[in-house]
Amino acid sequence: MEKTDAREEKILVLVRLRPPNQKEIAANEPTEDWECLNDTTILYRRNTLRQSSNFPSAYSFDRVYGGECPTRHVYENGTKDIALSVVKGINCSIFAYGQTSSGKTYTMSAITEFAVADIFDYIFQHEERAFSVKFSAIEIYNEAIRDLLSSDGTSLRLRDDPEKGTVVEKATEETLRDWNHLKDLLSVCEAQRKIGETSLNERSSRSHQIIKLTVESSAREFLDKENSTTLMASVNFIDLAGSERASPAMSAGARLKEGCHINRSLLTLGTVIRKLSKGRQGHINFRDSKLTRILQPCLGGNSRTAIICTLSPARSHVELTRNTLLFACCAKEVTTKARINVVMSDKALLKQLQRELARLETELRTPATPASKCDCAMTVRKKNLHIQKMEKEMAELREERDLAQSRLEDIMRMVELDEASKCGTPQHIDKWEDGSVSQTSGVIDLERNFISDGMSITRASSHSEDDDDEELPTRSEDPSEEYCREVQCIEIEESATVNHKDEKRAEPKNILGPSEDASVGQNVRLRSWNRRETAPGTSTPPENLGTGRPEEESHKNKKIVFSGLELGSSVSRNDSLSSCGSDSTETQSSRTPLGEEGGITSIRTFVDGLKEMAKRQGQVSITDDDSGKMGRDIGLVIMDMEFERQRREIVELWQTCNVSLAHRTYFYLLFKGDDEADSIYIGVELRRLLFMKARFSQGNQTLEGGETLTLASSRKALHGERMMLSKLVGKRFSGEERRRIYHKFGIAVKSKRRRLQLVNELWSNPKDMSQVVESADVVAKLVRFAEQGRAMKEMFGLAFTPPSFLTAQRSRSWRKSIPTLF
Ligand SMILES: Nc1ncnc2c1ncn2[C@@H]1O[C@H](COP(=O)(O)OP(=O)(O)OP(=O)(O)O)[C@@H](O)[C@H]1O
Repeated sequence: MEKTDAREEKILVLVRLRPPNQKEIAANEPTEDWECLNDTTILYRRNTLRQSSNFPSAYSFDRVYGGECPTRHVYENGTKDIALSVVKGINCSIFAYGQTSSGKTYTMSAITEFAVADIFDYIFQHEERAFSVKFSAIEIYNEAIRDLLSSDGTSLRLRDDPEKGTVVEKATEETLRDWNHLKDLLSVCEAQRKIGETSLNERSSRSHQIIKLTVESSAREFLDKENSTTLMASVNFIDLAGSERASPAMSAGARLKEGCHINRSLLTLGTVIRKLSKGRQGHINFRDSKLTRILQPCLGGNSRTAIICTLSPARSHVELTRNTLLFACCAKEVTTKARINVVMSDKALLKQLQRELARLETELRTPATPASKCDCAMTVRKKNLHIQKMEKEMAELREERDLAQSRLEDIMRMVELDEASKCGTPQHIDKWEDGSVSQTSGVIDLERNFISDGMSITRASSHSEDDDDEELPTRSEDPSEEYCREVQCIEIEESATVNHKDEKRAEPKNILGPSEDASVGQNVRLRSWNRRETAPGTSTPPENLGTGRPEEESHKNKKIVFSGLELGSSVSRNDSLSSCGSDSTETQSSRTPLGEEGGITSIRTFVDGLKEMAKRQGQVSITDDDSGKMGRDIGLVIMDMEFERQRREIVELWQTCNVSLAHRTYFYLLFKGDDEADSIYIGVELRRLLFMKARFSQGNQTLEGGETLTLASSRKALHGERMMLSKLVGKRFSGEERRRIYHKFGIAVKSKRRRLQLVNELWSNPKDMSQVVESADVVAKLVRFAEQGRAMKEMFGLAFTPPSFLTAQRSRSWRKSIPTLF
């Protein structure tokens, strides 16, 4: 992709106040507190003198639209210019942000259609260029990415691409044919998108939706010519899910979990925007949620961006409306740097590189005259540095030129083969398919697809899957993704074992260098990705782990790192995993099965060991169906084991830190690992507890949910909570149930103060998992988990800290927040 000059501009922020809805009118809800003073200012009319010191009365933005303003006007007057940038090769994004029921979907669905209609108009009016428009759509639901054009429901993964940034892998892309095709695709998305009824919106979007149009165009007169270039850009239409409060909008179960995820990702978005608005100093936590990872370019990168902040006029929503305006105020300070994205054909690129090389060579050969004698030494030093720099640049350019040259040759060969195959000489194609030239087959396939799409061959198209995967070693912050990658390591090892006899067919390729430990894990991963990407039927010969020469075997032992679970294992040339010694940070439960001398002697032994361990832990059974399935099963076992290990560690830390029993119960029952995102919550809780434990052990206090805690005060609070729970035992359980529970906890039914004995037993033995499960069950009934759970999850989702009432401290907020809890 050729880099053109970037244009810096602020995000365009539009505010749209919706008219009162039927419900609000029927309930006589006051809806006139907000007034659009003019095109750019919105006023809150009820600010008292005291409030105005905290909240402004008037807010100004690029544009402000009142309740009567039609969406067509919002589009024409606000977002059209940005949306149409895409046809000129400039990325752009338009998104709607606001509380639930404020009109995001209402606004975005119309704006998407208006914009695509204008894009089509532009295309029809510019016949001198050949256009292609591709459509894709995804949603982020409960922190998992789903393809809205596919009904299989599998969650898609994110990948870091050096050129394109974060990319959603394998999202379906449809080439748009006409307007009807667009309407069909939009209705597929609408049908697939997660919608649910909440008390504020009958059709509330429970996910963030991103519709993406990628527009490519080339001048027809240069098509297939040497100097052809392509403009390529995307426009994103983003309809975010709405922020919501726990009480009015959520109901129990799925709605609750969704609300928690929605709030959490919006919270990350808000934090990112706030930090960006203050300039780019320090770390910006784009990677804290999938939403911000995907939106990263729109929030400060190569994109023109407009944000439409939608507001509800209802008085009861004033707090969320103010939050939205606060978000909008920060957003208008954020700048992006959009540029025209020009993709050059390989031929054009080659020419440009050759020109550059010639220029540098001439510069090197031409001696420069020093200005004066005294400047001489200085000039020579400078010149030497300059020469060194130029030589380096030349070497790089030569490399690029050679690469481009070889790609060109590949393409030429491919075209020849293609033509030969059309003329009935299939043996050439067979030659490709039997893997004899497998090293370049990935590139060729890509190129061929591109040609057959009727497009010119671009630099981007020649960027092979292998190139993309070079970036993979960048460690993702999403643990589940890491696991998936690592599981593929095992899969490839296994296939290497299975296909060992095939090695003779291809020249062995030394992938593992002799000493770079770190890079080996990357190479192994890289190969596993390559393998996964191989199209069915194109039997790529297995790549070898080393040169194949026995004397080099000892150098080939390399360590593979499993995220959060360093196996201390190594890959050896003879397709086996052998131990390098276990990692010191490993806990008992995460330790991998070792061979006789503490080493994993082969993949088979390793697998057997894992099976054994999984059986012992009674978790997942591994079948011997086939090697691919086994790899995946191992992955599941490892993920489950790691999740379970962290959960156990948390249970122990709860006990050490005297964490409230209600908190333990809610957390334990809400985050069971049945949701991909649970591992994130578990990770955060673990870090919080480790921090708390460290503070306590140093005799320090810590701040939890606004309360200052020490070890002594947490012990006292826990004691108070137990006393309270003991009073509920009689209320919540029948006599028969009580007897059964006493029996389970080994308390004599007739003993004195047996209720107190019972609550003292609850959650008292973190090592006994059956006691943990029983305790969670009893406390859940005591605190009416089923009815109150939704409020808790929201709290966990937003802050990861227990609300103050869960710490059982008799603060005012405790009494006020949840009077019916006990
Ligand atoms: N500007 C408007 N004019 C008329 N009706 C509107 C307007 N904005 C929203 N509405 C109506 O309000 C209701 C809620 O709107 P919408 O579903 O777009 O909200 P939302 O912000 O997307 O909510 P959620 O976040 O829950 O998905 C819908 O019935 C919609 O038709």
